[in-house]
Amino acid sequence: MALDRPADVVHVEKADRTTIEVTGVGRQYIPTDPDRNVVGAVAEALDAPAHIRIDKGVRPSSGLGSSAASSAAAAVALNELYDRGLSREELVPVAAEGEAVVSGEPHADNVAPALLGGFTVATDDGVTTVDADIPLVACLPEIAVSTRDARRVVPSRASIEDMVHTVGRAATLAVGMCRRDPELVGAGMDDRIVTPARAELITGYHDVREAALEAGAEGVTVSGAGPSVLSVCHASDRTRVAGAMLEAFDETDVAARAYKTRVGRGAEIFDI
Ligand SMILES: Nc1ncnc2c1ncn2[C@@H]1O[C@H](COP(=O)(O)OP(=O)(O)OP(=O)(O)O)[C@@H](O)[C@H]1O
Ligand SMILES: N[C@@H](CCO)C(=O)O
Repeated sequence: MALDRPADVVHVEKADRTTIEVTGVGRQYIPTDPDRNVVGAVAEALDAPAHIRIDKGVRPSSGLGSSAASSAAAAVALNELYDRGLSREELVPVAAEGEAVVSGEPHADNVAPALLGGFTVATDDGVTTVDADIPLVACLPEIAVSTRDARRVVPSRASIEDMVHTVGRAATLAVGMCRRDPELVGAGMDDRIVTPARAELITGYHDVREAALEAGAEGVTVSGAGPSVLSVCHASDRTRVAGAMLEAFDETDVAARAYKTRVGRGAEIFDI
C-alpha cells in the first residue's frame, strides 16, 4: 500500500544527458551514477534525459519502499516533463525498471501503490487497486536489514496448516482494505510463514509489537522486508501507539523514528 508519509521529492529539468543529485535521509548510501540509481533506469526507459534532484524522505533499506518512492516519482515527473502521455497504469512497468537496478529483476510490489495510491495487489497478471483509507504508524529503527538477507531467511516450505491460516488472513486483510476497517486489516496481518522468520532480524520486534497492541493497535507486522514495523490502528489511538513503539525500541537500546501516517494517494505533481 501507499503511505501518505514519509515521501521523496524529485525535481526534474530537461538536459542532454541524465545527471543525479541526492539530498535528504540516507543520501550517503545512494549512488548518483545514473547506471546505479533507480531514477537513471526510469529516465532511460522513458527516453527522457534530465537533471534529476532527489530529496529523500524515505530512508534506503527501510522496508518502506525507498527505491520505489524515487522510481515512481521520477516516472510521473519525466512523463509530464516530456509529454509522454502514459497513464499511471502504463507507468508501472517503467518504474519497475528502476527496481531492477537494485533487486536484479523488475517488480511492481512497491512501485504500483506509489504510482496508483491506495492498497494494491501486484501479481504476474497485473495490478488490482483498492481505494483504501486506514490509519497507520510506521516505526523505523536505526537498524540495517538488507532486502537480500530478509529474503534469504524466508522458508522455502510451509505446512498446509500455516498456509491455510496465512491465506485466510490475507483474504481478511483484502476485505478489510475494501471496507476501510482497521480491525479486519489488523487481523489480516497475522502471517505465520514470512513474518516470524523476518522478525528475528529486527532487534526488539516482539516487545515493540506487544507494546503497540497494548496501546490499541489492531495489528502489527514487519513492513516489506523490514526493519520498519507497521501498526494499523484507529486514528484516535495513533499517537499512543507511536509513543509505545518508540519507547519499546528505546528500552532495547535501539534508536527509532515513528511516522504517524495513513494509506496515501500515491505520487503527486507539484509545479515549481
Ligand atoms: N533513488 C534511490 N533511492 C533509494 N535507494 C536507491 C536509489 N537508487 C538506488 N538505490 C539503492 O537501493 C537500495 C535500497 O533499496 P532496498 O530495496 O534495499 O530498500 P527499500 O527501497 O527501503 O525497500 P524495501 O521496502 O524493498 O525493503 C540501496 O542499496 C540504495 O543505494
Ligand atoms: N515485498 C518484498 C520487498 C519489496 O522490495 C519482500 O518482502 O521481499
